Amino acid sequence: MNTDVGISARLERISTGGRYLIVPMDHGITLGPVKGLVDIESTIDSITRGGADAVLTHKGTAPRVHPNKNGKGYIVHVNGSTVIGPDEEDKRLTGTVEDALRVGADAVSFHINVGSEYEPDQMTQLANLCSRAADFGVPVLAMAYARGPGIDEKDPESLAHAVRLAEEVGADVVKTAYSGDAESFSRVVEATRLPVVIAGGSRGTDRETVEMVRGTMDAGAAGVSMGRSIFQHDDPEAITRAVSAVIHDDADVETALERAGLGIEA
Ligand SMILES: CC(=O)[C@@H](O)[C@H](O)C[C@H](N)C(=O)O
Ligand SMILES: O=CC(=O)COP(=O)(O)O
Repeated sequence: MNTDVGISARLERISTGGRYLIVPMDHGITLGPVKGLVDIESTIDSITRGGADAVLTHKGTAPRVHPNKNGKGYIVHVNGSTVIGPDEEDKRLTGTVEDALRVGADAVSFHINVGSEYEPDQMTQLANLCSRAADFGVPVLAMAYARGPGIDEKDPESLAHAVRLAEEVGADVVKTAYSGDAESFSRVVEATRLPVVIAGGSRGTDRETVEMVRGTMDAGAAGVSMGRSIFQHDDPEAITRAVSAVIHDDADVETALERAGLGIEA
């Protein structure tokens, strides 16, 4: 049976017209119960009202996600590590495709640190996950970071290598770090035929966040998988609205900030 129809149907549940505004909240394993994740119910309600296409968590949080996601998409992340453990780059499996389906996911997600000593194992696990997910018609979001000894995490050539690896092993969407400007990031986007989305990193000002999203879209990317810049905001609905204006309505930075009521920053 051709499972492509399942993959495309589910991709439509986590995007709008091929554009992606995903808000990952898997950081509860990585960082712990940080701001925005303690009352995750209210954060999810706010960001999905603000225009997020999908939210992403680990499987255990699913009961807190579904009643609050306002009909938007849901992605389950299946590996993790902590900042207080022996090595944050050593992400270990936390779930399977079957687990994700059991808790009502539309897609699965997996983090690989390309360039780290764990890359070989993580690459095999990602390739196996892609095969298993294809059996069920479930899309895979690969979080492909360039991370490891001596690696510049924003180097466009390393990022291009990471996103290409994700395509080669069978992922459907790839997330990576932003290289810092639209011109260099366009080389990352060109490295793969997959839709490319960016991580936000630690939170900056509203203008910095929206400028980064504008640069990403100008580079030809498909959107964002932006966590802390959104869920740690004092008004997660407003910042989601601003990011959505750029991704879904192609707004410029000023228009996006004004439309979200974030024109004047405190
Ligand atoms: C906390 C971070 O540095 C993030 O960039 C993570 O590496 C990304 C991932 N979502 C995670 O929490 O592991
Ligand atoms: O899962 C994590 C991400 O996709 C990115 O999170 P960030 O907080 O925007 O770096």
